[in-house]
Amino acid sequence: MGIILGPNQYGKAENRLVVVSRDGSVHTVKDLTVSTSLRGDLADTHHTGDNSKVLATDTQKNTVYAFAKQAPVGEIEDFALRLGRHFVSSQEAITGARVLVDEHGWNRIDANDHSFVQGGNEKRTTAVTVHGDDAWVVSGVRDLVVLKSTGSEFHGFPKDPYTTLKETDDRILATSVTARWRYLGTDVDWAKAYPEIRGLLLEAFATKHSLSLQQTLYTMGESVLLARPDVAEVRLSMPNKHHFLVNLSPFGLENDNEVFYAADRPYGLIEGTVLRDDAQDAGHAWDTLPTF
Ligand SMILES: O=c1[nH]c(=O)c2[nH]c(=O)[nH]c2[nH]1
Repeated sequence: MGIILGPNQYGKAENRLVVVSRDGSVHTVKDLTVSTSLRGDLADTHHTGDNSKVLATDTQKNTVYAFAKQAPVGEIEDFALRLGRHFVSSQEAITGARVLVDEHGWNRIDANDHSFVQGGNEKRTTAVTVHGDDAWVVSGVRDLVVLKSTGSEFHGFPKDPYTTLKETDDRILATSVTARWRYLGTDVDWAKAYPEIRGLLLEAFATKHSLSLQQTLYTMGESVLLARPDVAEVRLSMPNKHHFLVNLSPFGLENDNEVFYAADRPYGLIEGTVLRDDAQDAGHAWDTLPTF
């Protein structure tokens, strides 16, 4: 009885690619998760560790990012076909390629041409506390994912021996907003309040020229309090969903703020409360809720 190598494939899974294209001030965002797998004459590496036919998964990843720059990504089917055909035609040992692409949809925020809200996953929330004759309502939104492709800077931070972050005057700002707001009473048109407050949060995110996510957070809370006298306090938790510029110079390509690696973790976590200075007694409103 012998032992043989059965079907096998290898590649780089879940490359997080974000491409910003610009038509004047109108930005378009393509947000993709791309996985590549190659098949072919790959017995040697499995049996002896001879890698002469193994196009490195790191190279496959680089190809995804370089291809995103070299021609418009277009439809994901076209992009996947371009990649798959490239691997098969350029590597003699590679006879097959499988390319999986998920596209994450973004809808425009009406306020401008470069701010977007992700479709799909957000949740409206509420937490009601009744204590004797008193009642408190804390409502909110969770997983409201937003991105702006310009209008965000970050600089002027301290440089200590461990600082490597570069200053930037134009970056992608993206976050998944968890917001909770405490109402002063219970005589509220709940059906109208939610879309209005959600809209205020989105508009503030889109229109505030951001010098830090902290500043954006404060402005978002403030805009709710300015427009809604029945809200006493807004608590926000906003992960900074970092988008790093991909270095395309090894491939002779310039990255003009177009091709980004959307990192998953770690992420900055920016949290804060914005409240009326005369409304600090929240009773039992926040009992059992997280601080932010
Ligand atoms: O908006 C930001 N706030 C920070 O505190 C921070 N820290 C960091 O590395 N990047 C950013 N961005």
